[in-house]
Amino acid sequence: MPPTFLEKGARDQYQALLEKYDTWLFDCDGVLWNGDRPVDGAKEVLEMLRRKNKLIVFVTNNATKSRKNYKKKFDKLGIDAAVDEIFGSAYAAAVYISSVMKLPKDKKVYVIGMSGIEEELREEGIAFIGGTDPADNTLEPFSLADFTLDPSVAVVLCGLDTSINYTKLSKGFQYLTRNEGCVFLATNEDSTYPDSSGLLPGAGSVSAPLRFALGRDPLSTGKPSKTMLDCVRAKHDFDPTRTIMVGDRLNTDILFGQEGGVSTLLVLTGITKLAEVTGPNASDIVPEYVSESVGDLAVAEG
Ligand SMILES: O=C(O)[C@H](O)[C@H](O)COP(=O)(O)O
Repeated sequence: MPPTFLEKGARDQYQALLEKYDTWLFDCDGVLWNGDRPVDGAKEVLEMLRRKNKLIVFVTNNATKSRKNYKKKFDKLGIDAAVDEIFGSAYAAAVYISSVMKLPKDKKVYVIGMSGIEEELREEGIAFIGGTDPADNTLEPFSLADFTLDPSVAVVLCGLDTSINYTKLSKGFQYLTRNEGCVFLATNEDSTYPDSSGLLPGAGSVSAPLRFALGRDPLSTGKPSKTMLDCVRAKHDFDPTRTIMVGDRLNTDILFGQEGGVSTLLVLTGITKLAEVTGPNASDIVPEYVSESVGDLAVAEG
């Protein structure tokens, strides 16, 4: 079934969406902003949804920030958001390790990633090494002869790491090949990251060298995995039949919505371009609705 293309300015189309859905799940990068540049009208539409007493939840695969630090980004952009409305892939990974894996207290995680992952692991009481540790953030050649394996590392968790290097990949590889049963987790596997000035390699491109060296894929707890939705459901009650996921990437946001049994609205302000949803090269992941931008929803309140 082809998507319904919402026409810019078509008030009745957007009003119908507003009446149909009580819960609005929003992706962040590519929908509300690109890097630090807000998407036109996004803030005003979120304010409108709040005036209409809609439940708003933010679901982001960006693991560079913890929920608390994401709140600071929302505040800086003047967007009203409570910490318990924000679900990041670092949080989902930490919850998965503590509540699903039930990692024993004498075990720890080797982190390839940034402070967002460290803060969420700390919040969940999970021990970790690596991450922003200066010893790992070095351009010195990695010496395997001088490396001491920590036998208590039972998980290697990989997320977007803008300081990725050979030392981190080598240590992750050692743990995943030499510590028996060591679990390979990824916060998410987005191939690219929509910066305000264009595209950059994403979290999936950070874990790709390990995938290639190991010959196996990580378990990803970010979108489209249902782990993220399980985290949302643990905090917020909502009716899936009256819930819509607004995203910019087909193989994460839209697939996440479809697998979670909620409606999906693709916006074209981030990763996905129109040619991927229409014509001969269209993806087989088909959103229910397509709109140019989340800002177009503002017409519904006119
Ligand atoms: O590479 C990444 O981690 C992603 O591009 C990025 O963080 C996605 O964030 P989202 O669009 O889910 O807010």
